[in-house]
Amino acid sequence: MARHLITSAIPYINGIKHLGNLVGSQLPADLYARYLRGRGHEVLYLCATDEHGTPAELAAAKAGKPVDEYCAEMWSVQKRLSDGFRLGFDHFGRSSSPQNRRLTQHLAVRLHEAGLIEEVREKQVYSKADGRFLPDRYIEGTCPNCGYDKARGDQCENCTKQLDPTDLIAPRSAISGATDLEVRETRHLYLRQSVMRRALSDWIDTKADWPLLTTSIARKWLNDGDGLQDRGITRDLDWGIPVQFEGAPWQGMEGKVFYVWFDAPIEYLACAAEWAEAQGLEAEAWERWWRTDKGAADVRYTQFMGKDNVPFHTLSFPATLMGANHDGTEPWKLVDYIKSFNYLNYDGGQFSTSQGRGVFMDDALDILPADYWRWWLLSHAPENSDSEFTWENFQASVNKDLADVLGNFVSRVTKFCRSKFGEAVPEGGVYGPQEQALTDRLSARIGDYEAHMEAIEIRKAAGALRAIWVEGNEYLQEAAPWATFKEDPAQAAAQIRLALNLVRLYAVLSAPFIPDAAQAMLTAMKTDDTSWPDDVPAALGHLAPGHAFEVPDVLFAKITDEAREDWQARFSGTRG
Ligand SMILES: Nc1ncnc2c1ncn2[C@@H]1O[C@H](COP(=O)(O)OP(=O)(O)OP(=O)(O)O)[C@@H](O)[C@H]1O
Ligand SMILES: [Zn+2]
Repeated sequence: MARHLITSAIPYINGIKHLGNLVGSQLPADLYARYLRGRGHEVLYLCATDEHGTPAELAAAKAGKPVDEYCAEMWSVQKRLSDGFRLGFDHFGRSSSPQNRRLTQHLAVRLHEAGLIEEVREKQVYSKADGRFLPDRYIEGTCPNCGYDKARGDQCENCTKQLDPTDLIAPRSAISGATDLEVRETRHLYLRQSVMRRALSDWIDTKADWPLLTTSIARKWLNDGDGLQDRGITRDLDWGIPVQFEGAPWQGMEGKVFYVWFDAPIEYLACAAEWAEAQGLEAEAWERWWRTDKGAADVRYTQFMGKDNVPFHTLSFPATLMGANHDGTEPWKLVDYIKSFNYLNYDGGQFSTSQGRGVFMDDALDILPADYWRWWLLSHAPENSDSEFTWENFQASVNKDLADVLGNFVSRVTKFCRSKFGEAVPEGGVYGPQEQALTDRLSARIGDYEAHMEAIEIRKAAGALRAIWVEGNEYLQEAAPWATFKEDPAQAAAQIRLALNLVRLYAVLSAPFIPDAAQAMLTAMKTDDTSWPDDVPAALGHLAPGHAFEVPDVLFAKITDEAREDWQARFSGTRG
């Protein structure tokens, strides 16, 4: 048994997440966590909402609510939707937690002691019309790199380049649209990432097994232009973690808060602390996941995220943790593997939260159960390139893989048994060469499935699982128990006994992808034994003759053309 810490990029608080967000972070992390738990490992899977920063302030203002109230409400909404998608976090925390405040302030002090924080006088855009500085997303304009006209003050969404507000061409206030902006001087803390460049580069060089997408983005940032740049970690805002020095004011930083990108990844640590507190455990309980001197040396830590989050996770956050251990007294656990994703696009364009384009988690659950979405999203995960959601493709995959292959198998086997032998596993007959050949093929395919899951090759794992389902249908076709029954009922009983055992086996193997259907299969088989089929022949004899079962309701209904057209029309525009 190994110990696995898993985190997914923490979803931003300012709205309901779309299917792109889901498949780019939380859903694959959940798949992996479920798989590892299924194999008997100790897993801590953490996620939280990312609550600080300008977009939260803007969204709260738009909703006419105080920002803390707005965040608390949106946390509940996101929690309910992640439960709806069966995301099995051990804890769903909040980056505005007291734990994160304490850890963020603490790590900043450690970085300061290490000489890795510098105070910089800088020019910031001030809006007289709004009576405030306009950091990050409070300001919009044209990207100097690619010419995109809706680039934000912190990053261009189009080309992913990180920006400073003063880089923008033709800037305007995102609050009022005002263009009478002026540049004023203010002071901010900078994380001296440039000093850490060598250490980070050496560390990335040890990660030969990481996805190319992850390391190529990291290397680009390390080496492009003048190399890795220092990064401002404070902002002139009200909403955020106050910049303080061991509880006392940080001289010159009064009234400032940490930049959201500094405190958000620290929430991964804080979330473990929140989890321990919620469980009524001592501090050691979370430190044994995060401090290599306190029990975390044997932890394997895997992070999941979309490509735009990679620079922060490969460089800024490791720089924070490495820097905080400058004297060797705070050895924080560094990530072992970063699984990153390209983008999922929507029907010929991009998903967009700000424009309300695409399918969002609440709408998705209104129209179909979670498993339908989970299966499609995971089996089409944007791993090696961007991928696209189309309603035709969604309909085709659901109908073929889930309804025709898996659902149909379960239905045929259970109904046939009920009509010929009754609702219990039939006795008689023995497994012969056909069953032996099937067992051998399944053993090989399960081996493939495990290998892909362990490598977090999600599309390949989905393909291997589908192939395992197909084996069942092909076996039924070949063995034809309905024909066998006429000549040799005992042999037909053996065939059906094997097929009923396959239903339990499928439930166990499929649970990481489609947990509700897996549970329905187990319930139908009247078993709660979810032991992994390490020994396939034994697993196929698991349900003994006489073991009662029941015919389940339809596991997956097909999507009709009318329904597809209806949804296609309903989700073609933008939502208000
Ligand atoms: N279309 C997409 N496909 C895959 N992953 C995505 C997509 N859009 C965002 N992500 C990822 O989703 C995760 C959560 O994102 P977050 O809540 O911060 O929203 P975001 O990146 O601001 O997206 P948006 O701008 O669409 O709201 C991040 O890891 C991000 O990289
Ligand atoms: Zn750009």
